[in-house]
Amino acid sequence: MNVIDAPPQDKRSDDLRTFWVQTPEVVCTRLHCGTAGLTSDDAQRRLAEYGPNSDVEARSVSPTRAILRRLLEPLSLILLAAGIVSVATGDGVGGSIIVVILMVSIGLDTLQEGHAAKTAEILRRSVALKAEVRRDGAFREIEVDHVVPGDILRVRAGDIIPADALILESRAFTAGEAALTGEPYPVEKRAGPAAGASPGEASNALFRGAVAQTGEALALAVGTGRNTVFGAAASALAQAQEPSPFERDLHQFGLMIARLTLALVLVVLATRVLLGRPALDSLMFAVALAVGLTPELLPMITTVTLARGAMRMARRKVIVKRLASIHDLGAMTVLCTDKTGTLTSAEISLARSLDAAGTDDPRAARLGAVAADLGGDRGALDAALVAGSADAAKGWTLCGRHAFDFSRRLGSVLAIGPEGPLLIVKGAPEAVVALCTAQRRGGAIAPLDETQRAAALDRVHALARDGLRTIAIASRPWSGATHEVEAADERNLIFEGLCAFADPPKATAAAAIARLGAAGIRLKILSGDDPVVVKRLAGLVGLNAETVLSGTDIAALSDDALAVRVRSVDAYGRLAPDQKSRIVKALQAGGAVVGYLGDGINDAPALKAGDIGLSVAGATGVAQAAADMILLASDLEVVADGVQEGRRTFVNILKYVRMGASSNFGNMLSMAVASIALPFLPMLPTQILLNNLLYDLSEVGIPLDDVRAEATQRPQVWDMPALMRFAGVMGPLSSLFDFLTFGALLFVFHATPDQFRTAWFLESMATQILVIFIIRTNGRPWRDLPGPALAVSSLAALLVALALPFTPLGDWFGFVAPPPGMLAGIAVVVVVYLVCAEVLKPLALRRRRRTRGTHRR
Ligand SMILES: Nc1ncnc2c1ncn2[C@@H]1O[C@H](COP(=O)(O)OP(=O)(O)OP(=O)(O)O)[C@@H](O)[C@H]1O
Ligand SMILES: [Mg+2]
Repeated sequence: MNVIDAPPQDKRSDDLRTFWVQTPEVVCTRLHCGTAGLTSDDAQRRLAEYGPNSDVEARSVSPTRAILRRLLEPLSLILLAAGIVSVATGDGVGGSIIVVILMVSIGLDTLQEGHAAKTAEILRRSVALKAEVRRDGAFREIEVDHVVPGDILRVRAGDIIPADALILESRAFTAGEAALTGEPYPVEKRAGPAAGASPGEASNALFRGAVAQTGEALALAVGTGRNTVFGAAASALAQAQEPSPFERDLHQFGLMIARLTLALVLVVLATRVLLGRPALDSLMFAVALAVGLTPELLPMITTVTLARGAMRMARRKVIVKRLASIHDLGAMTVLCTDKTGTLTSAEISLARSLDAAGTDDPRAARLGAVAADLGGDRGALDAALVAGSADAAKGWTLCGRHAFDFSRRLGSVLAIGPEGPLLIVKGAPEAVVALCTAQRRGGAIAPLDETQRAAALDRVHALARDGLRTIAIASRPWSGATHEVEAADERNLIFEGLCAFADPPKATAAAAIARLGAAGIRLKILSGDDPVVVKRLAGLVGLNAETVLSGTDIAALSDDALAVRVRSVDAYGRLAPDQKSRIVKALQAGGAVVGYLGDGINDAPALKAGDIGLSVAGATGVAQAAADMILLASDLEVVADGVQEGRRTFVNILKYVRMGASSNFGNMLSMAVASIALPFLPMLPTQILLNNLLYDLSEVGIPLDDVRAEATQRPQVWDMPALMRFAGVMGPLSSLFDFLTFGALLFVFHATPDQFRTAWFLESMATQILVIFIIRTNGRPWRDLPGPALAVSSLAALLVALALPFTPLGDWFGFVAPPPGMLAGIAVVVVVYLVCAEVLKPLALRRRRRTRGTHRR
């Protein structure tokens, strides 16, 4: 996550800081460029000069830096100091061991995390946003980061504006600058002198991070990266996001352990000093205890596990942009989706062209194709129109237009063609027909009255029931001078007819929806299309199609009423973009974890509102920027696969957290108690550190561990109370067996301090490491065997621990080989402990009835 710590620094001279009051010529001179675009070489040079067009300075975390960061953490510093003090006071071996162990732990951390973070970053970059610039005389797509001042940009509806830029040409271009200037409505942008010097009056300027709402513009990039008027923080390009509940809880969990550690360590230290035990020894012991208690692997394990999850998901065509969203995907209970492209194939084809009387006639489709082609709209319907009547726009020239937008649901072009200047309007049937006063039937023009309007819409619904979605085409011969089209021009139209498109459901959709349903995820369609079309589709793919709510229905409901309705209704039509996000929020209010899958400019608000936003490669820039994950194939199967991976990843993180919260914690607790009760240290500081290191090593296989299918069948919600309950059972259990061991060692075996420490080291290692096989599964350990990586890492660590006291190396740590009887006693304790842990596990896992995170039907 990028932290935007420094305020944006604008290094430009004054006249470029308010570049919109200058003419393009002056700006070009200042930037030493022309309006024809840069050459690749020039762009390369400029990139080096101005730096990348990104929010934060690209700072690659070098290994030395990563190591230094870990070394500078308080615990590491204390340990280091302790090591040095030991050496200075004559304990050379003990001191060196401390330093070596510290180095090994830090090295291990750095290596794993560095590698994982790098892979995740490479994946993220593979779906980085693109910008369209003219280089070497032709337009091409480059990474947004590589845009430089002097570039000629082409921006179209749905793009995020990649840089501050001066408009050279525009067509019906409007930009949404709400996040930057606070202006809630899209503002028109066009070339020519600006109204004033404040950014709000910069009618000829584009600002980095605003959203192109309609039309198209050609502009000269003036400021990039941090050298922009609004800086990065507010823009739609800014990557920084609020931490998800999962991240917050994980952080809380870490904090809680840290506080507990501090309290425990202080108590031990104070008590020992009060009891008159040697101060330095006590301090070292306390520090070692703190190291043992700290879940120092937690951030590393989380990153590594998430990054590994991201890699596995990439193989299943899901690219993760925000790592923590993997968990959110696994927790998702409702998935809302746009219709076209996910439930239906994106290749829409023109099926019929009808005149106003409903007779087949190619004219409507031909005019539609002219409007689509000249208007430069990029929707799937437009593509189908153009493909359906090739060369339709030949002989037509564009004079003006009023771009399509999702609240009017129509758009128009003014073009001169064989019939002279003609205004062509294309859009949703009810929106277009409402503007018509005449109609074309069999080549003749007749008036259009209310009954005939209703009849036209009835025809639309009849087509919809046959699975065809329609748009309406209207026209008006233009008289007088041509100019940019305004809403006021779109009236007194002649209804030309309907274009009907086949948009069949994907063959795989029904199966994928059933699969998601089996995984506890309910699907809802949130479409801008006609409710009749939505209803038919919902029925075909196996959704509850009884009720379809429309945008109008929803507008009439209060938030509370809506929250109730959305629980049972699965299909929605004629939704405006903000209504899509309103439904998402209503679902969230009811406790659902909501995902949203969409690709259009009209989906961006809902993608932001959802707990997890999913978009598709090739979707509009705003949709991709708002999403947490990008699907490489627009398919619900891919989502279902991703959900499996998300849950798997979460289950593995949970294993580590549970281990830390119970077994590890229990052990360190016993250590603290023993250090106060016993006349000698229950374990030497170096032994504790070794214990901790071996334990950490035993767990490095967790991110790779297998997860049984049953564990990923339901949504996985991070549940802090459940975790506490688990720790509350398993922690004391482990301490209980530690005390049994102490008792046996002291009173049965009459162990010497060295024997005591060795024996306890062995018991503690064996119990801590082996219990992972029990904790890692909710089922029976023998039926759910660990993956090879975890088996190897844990058994190897255990082997080293068990062998150490019997080797010369053990001397250095102060170990002695315990007598056979003592060893046998320990073995019995370990076995009984593991059996008890398995027996008590169901109690630790007992579920309370929860309402949060479950979506009730
Ligand atoms: N390019 C276009 N030309 C004319 N009308 C359009 C165009 N795009 C959309 N419309 C009209 O606006 C309506 C809403 O748009 P659209 O269907 O793309 O919304 P959506 O919510 O993305 O729907 P979907 O679920 O089908 O993806 C369409 O049903 C259609 O009537
Ligand atoms: Mg859509």
